[in-house]
Amino acid sequence: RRQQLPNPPGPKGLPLLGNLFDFPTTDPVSAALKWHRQYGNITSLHMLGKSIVYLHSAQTAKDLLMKRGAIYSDRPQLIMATDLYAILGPDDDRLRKQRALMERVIGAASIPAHCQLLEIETIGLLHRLVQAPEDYRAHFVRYSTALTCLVVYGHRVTSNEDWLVKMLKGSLDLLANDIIPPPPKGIWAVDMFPFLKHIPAWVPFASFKRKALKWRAQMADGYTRPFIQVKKKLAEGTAIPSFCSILLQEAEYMSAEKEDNIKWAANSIVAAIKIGTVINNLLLLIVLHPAKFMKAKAEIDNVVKGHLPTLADRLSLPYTECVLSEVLRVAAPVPLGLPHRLREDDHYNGYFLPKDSVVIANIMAMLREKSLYPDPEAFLPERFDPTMVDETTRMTRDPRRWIFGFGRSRRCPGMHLAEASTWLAMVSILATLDVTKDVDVDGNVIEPEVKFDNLNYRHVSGFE
Ligand code: HEM
Repeated sequence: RRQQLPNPPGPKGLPLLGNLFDFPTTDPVSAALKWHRQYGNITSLHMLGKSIVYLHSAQTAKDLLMKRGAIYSDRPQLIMATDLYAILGPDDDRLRKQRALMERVIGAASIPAHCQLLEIETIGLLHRLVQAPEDYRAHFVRYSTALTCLVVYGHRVTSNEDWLVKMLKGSLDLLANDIIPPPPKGIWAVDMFPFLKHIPAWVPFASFKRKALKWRAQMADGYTRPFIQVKKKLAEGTAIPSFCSILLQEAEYMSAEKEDNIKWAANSIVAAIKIGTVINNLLLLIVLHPAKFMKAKAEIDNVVKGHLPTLADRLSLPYTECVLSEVLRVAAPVPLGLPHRLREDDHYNGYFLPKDSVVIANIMAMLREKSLYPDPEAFLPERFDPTMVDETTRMTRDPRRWIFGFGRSRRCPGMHLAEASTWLAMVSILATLDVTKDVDVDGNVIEPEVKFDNLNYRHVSGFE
């Protein structure tokens, strides 16, 4: 009976190829928003026999990705990325163990232990912004990477030439540009026809296999070398507390399996960190909406006197808190989340959803839902202000409910660290720097052009 139900509506595709050519290479977010307008809260497309389902409303995401999380929490089986690299694994026992390790060291309860590291890196960021403001994009990348290296491996980055920074950048570029670039470029024949993975590398058309072997060696270097360094420092007694050192020291008897889980969990954190993206977008918002940020700055100046802001000041800055919520809503750092995979056939609201569907949460659309956020395109921190909005509305509007993804076993494990570091960077920038639009040689204000150069992680392009 289920299979007699129709698939959710969506653009009509070509025979066999399906909607292959409907997937935009340049702007996947605008395409998803357009399908939402055209087809309602759930859309399905097909590509080479695979079903791809978009959930455009908070309610559909809650009903499926959260309430039915048991069958919606796998990642799509990307053999090029998973089997050959084991980066984006399924929802299995190994993943659960790695997530438990993350919860112990970067979960909500552990954030106070990282405050000092966050504050050290934030001061470095402010110094560099003062010395060379025009290089702000590079400074944000450095801040995000340095923070990750410090929290995950206890590695202090002291220059842009740092070996770990270069190696991590190499692995992340490889992952984003070569292994899983946005579709259709990132479609590997072996993902469509898994039996191809058994073909030997010397077979002439198996270039994917030769590439995989080369990339695998490069990726392995990226997660093994920093881990070995932590172990060496622990043996010498020079390791500073970090994700790896805390967990390695914790167990009296360290099994090979546990050590492997620590190494992989560390690697997932490094691969997933997006703090630089949020701060980059924050700077654009400060320039575009100066009045709201000046109001927050006045609050900060009033509370933080004679010292740099620290996370201990957070509770005393209620309006600034509303500004952060609005920044997270408008910036939508991961607008289409990370794809999930449906483990078995399902049906919802009269539609049939086949097993193995790739399920995408249109977080951007949820953050623009008019019923939740009146005048959604406007930058209005007041929509979260406890003196203007009741508690229930504020809770329902909180963008943190959507921006970090869905389902207990998939929701972003770095959310508390991301939140705390974004707050600290924003408050420190507002407290110490003037951020304004640039002027040309004739003194005319240059209006920033709002463009994004990475749409999976909505990373704003450079502006003046
Ligand atoms: C504001 C910044 C961030 C945003 C908006 C964000 C958002 C997300 C989203 C939407 C997902 C996918 C969840 C899903 O599948 O439904 C995710 C996964 C993940 N995030 Fe974040 N994230 C941020 C920062 C971080 C940071 C700082 C870390 C690490 C410290 C981190 C670690 C991870 C990891 C490891 C995953 C994969 C989880 C899994 O597949 O089990 N993220 N994040």
